[in-house]
Amino acid sequence: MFKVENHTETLTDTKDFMDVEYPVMEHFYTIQGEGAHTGRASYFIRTAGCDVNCWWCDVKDSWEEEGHPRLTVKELVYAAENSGAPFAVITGGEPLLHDLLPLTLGLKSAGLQVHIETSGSSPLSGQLDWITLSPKRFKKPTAEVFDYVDELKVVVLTKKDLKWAEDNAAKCPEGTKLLLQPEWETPKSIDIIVEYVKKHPEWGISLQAHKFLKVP
Ligand SMILES: C[S@@+](CC[C@H](N)C(=O)[O-])C[C@H]1O[C@@H](n2cnc3c(N)ncnc32)[C@H](O)[C@@H]1O
Ligand SMILES: Nc1nc2[nH]cc(C(=O)O)c2c(=O)[nH]1
Ligand code: SF4
Ligand SMILES: [Mg+2]
Repeated sequence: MFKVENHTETLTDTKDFMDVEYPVMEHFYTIQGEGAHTGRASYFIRTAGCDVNCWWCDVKDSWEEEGHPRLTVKELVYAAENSGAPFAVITGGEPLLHDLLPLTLGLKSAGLQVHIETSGSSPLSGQLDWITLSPKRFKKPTAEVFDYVDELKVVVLTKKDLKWAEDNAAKCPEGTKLLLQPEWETPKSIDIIVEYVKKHPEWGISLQAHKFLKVP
C-alpha cells in the first residue's frame, strides 16, 4: 500500500485529473493470471514505455511510448468502472515511468482498488492498494519501494535467480508474499522452482495462468 503524500490538494478538482493522458498499449477486462490474486477478475491497463528491457520480456511491444494511443483518465476509468471489475491492475511496460496519481485517483474515485505490476525501478507515485514488485537486475528497484511492497514476484530462469530472489526478499517487510515465477520460455526453470519451494516453503509459485486459460 502506498499513498503519495501532499499531492492530493493539487488535484482536488476532478477536472484536474480526469483529463490527464497516458500512453496506453492496451486495456482489457480479464482474469489476473499472476501472483497472489491469480484467478480474480480485474481490469488491466497496460501503459506504454519501459526502460528496463528484460531480454525475455513477454510484451516487448510495450517498450516504446510512440505508436501507442494517449488515453485520458476519464476514458480509462469509464472502461474500468463499466467492466464491473473490483480492482484495476496498472501494468506495462513500466508503469512507474508515469506519474500515476491522476490515474489512481480517477480509478479510486470510481470505487476500484488499484494494484500495480512493477519492476520498482522508478519512483513510486499515486495511491496504490497492492504493489507487486518484480525486481530486475537490468535496472534495479529503488530503495523506497521495499517499504511498501505487498508481493515480491521474481522471474526465474536459472539457479542464480534464486539468490537474486533472496537478496530482494531480505529487503521486504515481514509478511510480504514471496513468489517465484518460471520464465515462460524456460521449461527447466519449473524444476528449479519446484525443488527450491519444497526446501524453502516460505516461497510460493506464481504461474502465468492466463496463458493456460488463453485469456489476455
Ligand atoms: C510485463 S511485466 C510489466 C510490469 C513491470 N514492467 C514488471 O516487470 O513488473 C509484468 C509481469 O510479467 C513478468 N514477465 C514478463 N515477461 C515474462 C516471461 N517471459 N516469463 C514470465 N514472466 C514474465 C514480469 O516479471 C512482471 O512480473
Ligand atoms: N491475465 C493477465 N494477468 C497478468 N498479470 C500480470 C500481467 C502483466 O503483463 O502485467 C498479466 C497479463 O498480461 N495478463
Ligand atoms: S521491466 Fe517489465 S515490461 Fe519492462 S522489459 Fe522487464 S518485464 Fe518487460
Ligand atoms: Mg502479461
